[in-house]
Amino acid sequence: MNTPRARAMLFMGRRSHQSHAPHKHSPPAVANDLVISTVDENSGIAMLTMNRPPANSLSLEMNEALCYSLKTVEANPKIQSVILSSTNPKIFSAGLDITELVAPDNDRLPRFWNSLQQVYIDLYGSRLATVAAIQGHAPAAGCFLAMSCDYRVMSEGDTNNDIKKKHVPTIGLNETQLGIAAPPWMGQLLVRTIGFRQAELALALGTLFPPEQALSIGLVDDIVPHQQVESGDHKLVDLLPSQIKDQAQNSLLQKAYTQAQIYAKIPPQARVASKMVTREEHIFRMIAKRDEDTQHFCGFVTQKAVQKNLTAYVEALKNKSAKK
Ligand SMILES: CCCCCC/C=C\CC(=O)SCCNC(=O)CCNC(=O)[C@H](O)C(C)(C)COP(=O)(O)OP(=O)(O)OC[C@H]1O[C@@H](n2cnc3c(N)ncnc32)[C@H](O)[C@@H]1OP(=O)(O)O
Repeated sequence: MNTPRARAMLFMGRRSHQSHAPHKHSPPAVANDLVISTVDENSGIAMLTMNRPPANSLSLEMNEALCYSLKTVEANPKIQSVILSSTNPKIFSAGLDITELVAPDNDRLPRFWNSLQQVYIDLYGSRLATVAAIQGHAPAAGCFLAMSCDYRVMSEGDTNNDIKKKHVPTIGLNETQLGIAAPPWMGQLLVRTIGFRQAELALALGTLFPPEQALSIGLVDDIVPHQQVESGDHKLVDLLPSQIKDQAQNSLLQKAYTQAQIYAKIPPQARVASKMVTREEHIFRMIAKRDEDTQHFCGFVTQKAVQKNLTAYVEALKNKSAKK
């Protein structure tokens, strides 16, 4: 498996390890509009916009839709960069759909986990330059999605003095706050992104970082004020799905687009080869332990104590939402 050819195939967007891939490049059962895919062949840039209300949480179907959309865009040789964004102005992704974890179905649970593993393999190992436009919260697996990209731009949020309008997004792996732990490959992504000591602290405490702090520790690469820009890149309009067409002047999307353009100008073979240098070992280590990882996940999640914590967490979320 870990031969030079297998490695090259992984990063060129071709699977040499199809056994777990649920989608196998055919439309997932419920692709629908869970992820809206738009492409602009002239600029070489595509956009994948997550669209699973209310919170873009990652269900089995959402994971499959992400992989399918990414693979479809990757298959277009004219595309070099992709922006990952959200139709929800306040939430990038709320992480795993917690309802997948509570009182889970024995058959669905391992399939669900496999689909998340596949998102990691496909996104972290994509031949495309990937830019995350994080305009809202990105906890847990939402943070994982962002970390799997090549570049992260985050909105500072709406720091309006009016408390009712104030909205400061946060990002981080907060799993321990839910009584669970990020799997090794996800935790290691944090180590690779922000360094050992910061990650050790953040993982143990389940820290969610506001934008400025996220920037200072390197969890995101850039932050932009929540505002409209006067003269943005007009070509961005062509790329936006109808659901967020009105955000063409959004400073976050403009910044993500500029970064995607920068990547698209780098000779792709050189860009892909450099990505392999930093990522292939991590991906192959995960693939080698994939079944073990799935067994561990299913065993852990179905423990009584873990179920109790998760049930309470879901209840608290629902109560909070109901009080609004
Ligand atoms: C070996 C074990 C390995 C374990 C695997 C570890 C890997 C990853 C773990 C995870 O990703 S677990 C998920 C972690 N996510 C969170 O803790 C975030 C929870 N959500 C929130 O904190 C907030 O919703 C928010 C994202 C900050 C947004 O807040 P806001 O006030 O804007 O919205 P809410 O009113 O809270 O929520 C709206 C709506 O969405 C539902 N919802 C939110 N998050 C989730 C979720 N993760 N899964 C499912 N549903 C979610 C929430 O219940 C509300 O729904 P309604 O009640 O309105 O129907």
